[in-house]
This record gives sequence, structure tokens and C-alpha cells, in this order.
Amino acid sequence: MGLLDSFLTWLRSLFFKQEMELSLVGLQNAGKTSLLNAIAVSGYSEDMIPTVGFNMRKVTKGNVTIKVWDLGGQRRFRTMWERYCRGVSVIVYVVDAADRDSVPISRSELHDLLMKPSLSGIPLLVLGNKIDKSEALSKQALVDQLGLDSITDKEVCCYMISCKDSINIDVVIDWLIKHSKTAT
Ligand SMILES: Nc1nc2c(ncn2[C@@H]2O[C@H](COP(=O)(O)OP(=O)(O)OP(=O)(O)O)[C@@H](O)[C@H]2O)c(=O)[nH]1
Ligand SMILES: [Mg+2]
Repeated sequence: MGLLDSFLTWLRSLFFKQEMELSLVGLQNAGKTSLLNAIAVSGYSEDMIPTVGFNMRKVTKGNVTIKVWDLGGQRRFRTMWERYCRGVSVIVYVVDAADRDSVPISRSELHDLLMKPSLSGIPLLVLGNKIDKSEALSKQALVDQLGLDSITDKEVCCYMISCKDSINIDVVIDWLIKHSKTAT
């Protein structure tokens, strides 16, 4: 891209809407739909219905429109994950950091997904959710147990969040906005 092109892209980004598409993946009960609610309406509910298949929702933050694919985490839906992750700007992988027994399964599902050639190079945001619970793992423990250091073919970032207490949701939104692209 020439200097003029870069300059025009930058100028466009100042005035025009940005857009992005992302997929929320992770095991059942991790808090994916809760995260979507926290981002979209700053809402939280204990009474969640497990996602059957997937939901799609568009969320606007500032001048960025985010199309979110919220995927079901139960085993029977996991084979769909790859299809809905292809071509997205970022993949958001949600983990219940307080459910220590589920972390090894979460790790193997994450690495199975990332092995797919169609997803190489897509930035990954890993979120350790439910840090309002005392039994939640620390960030370092989660990074280690998920084997995130072994992922070297893409940008990887990890934050610890609570959808319930709205901890670090703003940091997640900032990260997402930084990874949006200008609509053409
Ligand atoms: N304590 C606590 N509970 C949470 C938090 N986030 C979500 N939950 C609860 O976890 C349960 C599952 O949340 P969901 O958002 O439905 O999880 P999901 O990942 O969408 O699950 P599937 O759709 O089945 O894949 C619900 O009872 C939520 O209220 C959190 O930050 N803290
Ligand atoms: Mg759900």
C-alpha cells in the first residue's frame, strides 16, 4: 500500500463507520451470551437459557458496528464453531475461570479449533470469566492451563472478566474496537 493509500485509509477511519464481525466460542456455561448482553446492554441475568445452535446480534459502540455470532458451547454444537469463525475479524474464546475441572476440556477444544487452516492468522481474545467467584483461577494460571504461550501463528490476548460484576468489560470493548476495520 502506497503512502497516499495509507493516508486515505487513515482519513476515512476518522469520519466513517467502522465495522467488524466476531465469533464468541467456548464451552457451555462459560458466559458467552452473558458477555454479549454485558457488551450490548450492560445487562446481566442469572437465568440464562443455553444457546441452541447460535444467535447473531449487531451491537454498535461509538462508530463501530460489531456483528456478533454467539455460538452454543454444548458438545453437539462445537463442530459448527469453525464455520462461524471463518472470515471473522477476531475470535473471542470465553472460559469459566471458576470451573477448574472444565479448563482441560476448554484447552483441548481451543487447540482443536485453532488447528483449522481456515482460521490461521485471525487474532484471538481469550477471556477468563466469573472472576467475581473466589475459586476463579489467576490470569497466569489460566494462561498456563490453556497453553496460550504455545500459540504463535496469531495475535493472542487474555483478560480476566466478570459479566456479573461488569469487571473489565470496558477493556474488552476497547480491544475489539482497536481490531475493527473501516467499512468500504
Ligand atoms: N458468577 C458469575 N456467573 C456468570 C458470569 N457470567 C455468566 N454467568 C452465569 O453462567 C451461566 C451461563 O451463562 P451463559 O451466558 O448462558 O453461558 P454460555 O457460554 O452462553 O452457554 P451456552 O450458550 O450453553 O454455550 C448463567 O447462569 C450466567 O448467569 C459471571 O461473570 N459471574
Ligand atoms: Mg449462550
